[in-house]
Amino acid sequence: MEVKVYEDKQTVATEFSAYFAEQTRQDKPFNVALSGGSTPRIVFDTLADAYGDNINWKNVHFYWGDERCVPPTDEQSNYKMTKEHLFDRIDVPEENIHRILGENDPKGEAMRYANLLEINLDRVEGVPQFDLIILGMGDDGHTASIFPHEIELWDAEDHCVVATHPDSGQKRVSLNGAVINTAKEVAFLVTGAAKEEKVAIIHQEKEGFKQYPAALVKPKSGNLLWFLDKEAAAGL
Ligand SMILES: O=C1O[C@H](COP(=O)(O)O)[C@@H](O)[C@H](O)[C@H]1O
Repeated sequence: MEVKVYEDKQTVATEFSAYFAEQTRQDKPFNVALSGGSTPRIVFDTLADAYGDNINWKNVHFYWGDERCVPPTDEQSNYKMTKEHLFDRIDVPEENIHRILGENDPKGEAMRYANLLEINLDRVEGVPQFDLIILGMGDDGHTASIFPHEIELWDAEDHCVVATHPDSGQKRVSLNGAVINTAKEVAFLVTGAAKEEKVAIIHQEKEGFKQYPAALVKPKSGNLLWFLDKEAAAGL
């Protein structure tokens, strides 16, 4: 595991974008799962500004680690956020964008998306393998859409699961733990003072750390990177 600490959110975005550009330099299709959240938004802006013409976007296939069960036009949609901050600003073929259909019935969509991953991606011991999974971490220690109150979903047999937001009750579709931990690279993007407490608990393995889904991210043979700003890393 590598922990990278930068001055502020924009520097995290700049450094992550350089890392992302480097990762995509391969001859075969590069399959990445995106996350929603506040830090990816600024990362997508930075990628579009700095690498819009410098990445072979035709080679990059976009998936999601989680999606809110809302239509793609809804303000809460992770897809909508990515479209506005990245896709509308780069030359990526429509067929490279494999969104979770948040407007569909959640259970059926989780099954459809798991099936899509199993068809489109290489598999390791039956589990679809991404080149890179980008993750955020919520203030409560959730990652993708696996929340502490439903931590059993991490070990679910299905590669995509239906989760429920603890406060709003909103349904989500999320990758399970097996898919996350099978990726070749997993990169957390975590910034802001609200994350400090959970970052410290997880990284210092303080009592009870395993109740936080973000603590369960341990790629079997891939690399794990945490991109943090100073505020999120203040407790380390
Ligand atoms: O609900 C979500 O939140 C997490 C973390 O977001 P942040 O704004 O606290 O950074 C995100 O990783 C996930 O994709 C999203 O659906």
